[in-house]
Amino acid sequence: MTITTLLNDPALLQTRAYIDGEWVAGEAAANFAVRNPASGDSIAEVASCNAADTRRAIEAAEAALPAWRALPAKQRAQILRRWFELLLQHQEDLAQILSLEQGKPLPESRGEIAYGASFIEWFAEEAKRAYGDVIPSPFGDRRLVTIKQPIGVVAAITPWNFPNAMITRKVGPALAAGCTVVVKPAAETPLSALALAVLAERAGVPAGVLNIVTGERASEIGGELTRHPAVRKLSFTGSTRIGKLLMEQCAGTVKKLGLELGGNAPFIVFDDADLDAAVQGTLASKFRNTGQTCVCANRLLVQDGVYDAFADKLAAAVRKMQVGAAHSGEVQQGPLINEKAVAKVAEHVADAVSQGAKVLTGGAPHPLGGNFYQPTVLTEVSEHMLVAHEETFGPLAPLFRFQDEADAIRLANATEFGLAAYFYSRDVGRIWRVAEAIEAGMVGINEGLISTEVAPFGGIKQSGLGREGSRYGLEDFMEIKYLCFGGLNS
Ligand SMILES: NC(=O)C1=CN([C@@H]2O[C@H](COP(=O)(O)OP(=O)(O)OC[C@H]3O[C@@H](n4cnc5c(N)ncnc54)[C@H](OP(=O)(O)O)[C@@H]3O)[C@@H](O)[C@H]2O)C=CC1
Ligand SMILES: O=C(O)CCCC(=O)O
Repeated sequence: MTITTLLNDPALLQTRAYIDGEWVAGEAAANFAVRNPASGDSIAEVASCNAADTRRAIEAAEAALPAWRALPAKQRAQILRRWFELLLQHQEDLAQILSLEQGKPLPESRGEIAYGASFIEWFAEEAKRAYGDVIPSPFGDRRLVTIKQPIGVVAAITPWNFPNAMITRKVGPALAAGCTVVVKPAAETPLSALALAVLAERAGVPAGVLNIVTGERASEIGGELTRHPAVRKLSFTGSTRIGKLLMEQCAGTVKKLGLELGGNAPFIVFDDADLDAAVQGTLASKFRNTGQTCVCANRLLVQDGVYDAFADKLAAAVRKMQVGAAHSGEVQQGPLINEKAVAKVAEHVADAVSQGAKVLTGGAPHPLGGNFYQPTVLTEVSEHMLVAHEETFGPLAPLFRFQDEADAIRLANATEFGLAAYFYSRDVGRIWRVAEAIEAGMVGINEGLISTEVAPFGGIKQSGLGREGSRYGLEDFMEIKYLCFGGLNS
């Protein structure tokens, strides 16, 4: 099966970078292989860009900025709306490309395409609502007003786990605000980014407004994006380690930063929870994208009174999950992205077991081999184990035991991360207390799936800076300018 035979519109498969409205091979004319994580087979050879290509993309974005920024917001919104419609028209093809290069099951890929498109629709609407303020003046002879203006050229560096939606969540608000963008997609998943650009071009996004710099020389491309003075904002989703590095690199030119970094989400099940609902919430939160999301439950904290019952119910549900390649039929769990990801899950399991954790189900590589790992539930997990402190980013549900509410909050907050948290309870007083006490940017209460384009996505502590999606997501790509009108009495 070749990728083009899977597609109704084979033109969506692009392998060259997209700079200034042209599909280009890159200065060095070098390529890198994109592999199917389920089989290791090469799917396509994609242009490997260098610093000079990145500079050209930034200069194209800089040149395109004045005209794009000057368009009335309504006109930008019309172009974005066309892009949104094209994304949905090509949902199946985009999902096929996504599953092949990223590995997630096809229903999840279709869901990601719809989710990704929702950011374009949402920000097409929000573009028209970037209101300023009139500030009641304390001076009789002056009037004080604020206006919002696009920040300028934006660099977006995106991860492989959501190769479509993490781009649209950044590019949607940036273009809506009047910014132009250079995207560097993850080396594992450039094809989804390029397919997005094909449809942006068809929707009428002008040359230079959206540029895609593909490549495996991340530090070289990232070095140029963070050094170049024309880039006024860097929006990054990925690991905390690289986020910190990029933050340092941006200091030299004082760029605005949007950072969506790692998480270590607690998922708390109190004695008074609806256990069946909590199991369903765990499946949704922990095992979405085979455990590879930054908002995945990383630590399941379960109260002593329901610990054994919850563990049994969860293990029974996890045993039923089908594992396999996206194109091999009805599967709920795909491969992990690469060998390194498999090794990390195996390391967390081995460390926990060596310190007394018990394997309730899974606990080993999957018989399919390669990048497949069995969905796993561990019990008797404790605070000293690796999994308590590091993001596993894989299909491992470790169950910690706690005694009371104070204990649960202490454990939940015992991490330098603060992205998502979840808890299940039916006591309304407890719900408010815990929601307020928990240190996270997003909290799911009796709900395991919290992401939507209309709500602010982002973290506190070392999970990042800024918010994406929602009305706040547009503000992150705009500057507030204060205008003081004097001389009213002359
Ligand atoms: N918050 C989230 O959603 C994500 C979190 N993670 C976490 O990070 C761990 C490691 O995943 P990994 O893919 O290595 O994450 P990275 O942070 O390395 O990758 C994310 C993006 O940053 C790019 N990048 C890497 N190094 C640099 C650099 N020096 N300068 C500029 N850009 C750079 C990558 O490019 P390239 O692909 O070319 O290396 C990719 O586009 C995961 O196990 C998980 O814990 C990972 C992905 C997403
Ligand atoms: O892992 C991420 O960074 C993206 C999470 C996907 C989402 O829920 O929006």
